[in-house]
Amino acid sequence: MTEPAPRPGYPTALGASDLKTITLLGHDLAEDIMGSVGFGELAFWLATQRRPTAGETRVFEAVLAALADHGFTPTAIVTRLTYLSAPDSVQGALAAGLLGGGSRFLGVTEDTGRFLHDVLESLDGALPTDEAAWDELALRTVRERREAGQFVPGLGHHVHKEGDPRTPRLMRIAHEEGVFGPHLALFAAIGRMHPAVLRRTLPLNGAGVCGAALADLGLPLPLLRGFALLARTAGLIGQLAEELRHPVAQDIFLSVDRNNLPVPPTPHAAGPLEEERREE
Ligand SMILES: CC(C)(COP(=O)(O)OP(=O)(O)OC[C@H]1O[C@@H](n2cnc3c(N)ncnc32)[C@H](O)[C@@H]1OP(=O)(O)O)[C@@H](O)C(=O)NCCC(=O)NCCSC(=O)C[C@@](O)(CC(=O)O)C(=O)O
Repeated sequence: MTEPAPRPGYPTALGASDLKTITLLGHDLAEDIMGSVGFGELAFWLATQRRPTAGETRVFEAVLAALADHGFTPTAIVTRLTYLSAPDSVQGALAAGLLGGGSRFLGVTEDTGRFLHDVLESLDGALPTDEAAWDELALRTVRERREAGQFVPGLGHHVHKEGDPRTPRLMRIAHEEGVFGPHLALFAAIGRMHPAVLRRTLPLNGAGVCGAALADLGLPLPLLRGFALLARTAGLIGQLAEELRHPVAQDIFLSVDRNNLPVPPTPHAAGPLEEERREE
């Protein structure tokens, strides 16, 4: 007689349900979590499978607030335009906006967290212990980045040329909650030292400081973009809610369409710009 095949097992500590109950992270969802645990706290808990402290929750939720919306950014414009074209697909409009979270805007949250983490990981000895040592490390880091012909993630902003208000505020909150760690320390030092290398003063931007703070909170680096997208999803829902009440997408569309400037075709030839783009 043949043995019955072993029953497959798919381990999960997340949601599970039977006829009458739903458990999440080992707790009764309806009784222990709904009405007791805030959404930000739950998002942290789901990603780490440990309940955050009140201080960690405050920093995490400050990050979500910082990244929720920044006006007519590419993500917001794309969401509104996609909704104009496909009002039957809210999910399509949200997804279209979220797809724009990349290395120039929004996705920089993860790029910065990973970048800072890689620098810290590459250190032979212990972490710097005073500001002068952090500054020395930052100087070296920016110099290497420049020599490699790469931008420093988290540096620069299309609007906040004189400083992004989110950056000092998040650093202050992290200090207050005792979670200002090495990623934020290195990021702050880059803010102090980059002018000596780049010969210009650029702001430490909101997306970057959020990445540094999330890395200091110990959240998984490969998921940092996910938290930026979680925050932006709320913002994009706000953009769509406003679009329903005070539409602008049609004007954006017509403004571009009515102002198109016909020019003669330019035959394609691979040039330095194209090479540069390939490298990005
Ligand atoms: C952000 C921006 C595209 C700005 O461009 P801009 O062209 O306006 O920069 P400019 O000030 O004109 O640059 C002056 C000179 O500095 C040089 N330069 C600039 N940045 C430099 C740098 N990092 N390393 C070395 N050099 C640099 C540049 O090459 C130029 O050199 P040169 O040509 O010789 O004069 C640019 O910085 C950049 O790519 N940064 C790195 C990626 C980054 O951190 N992105 C996050 C942006 S925030 C965000 O994502 C949140 C969000 O925005 C998103 C949303 O909602 O979607 C929101 O707020 O929520």
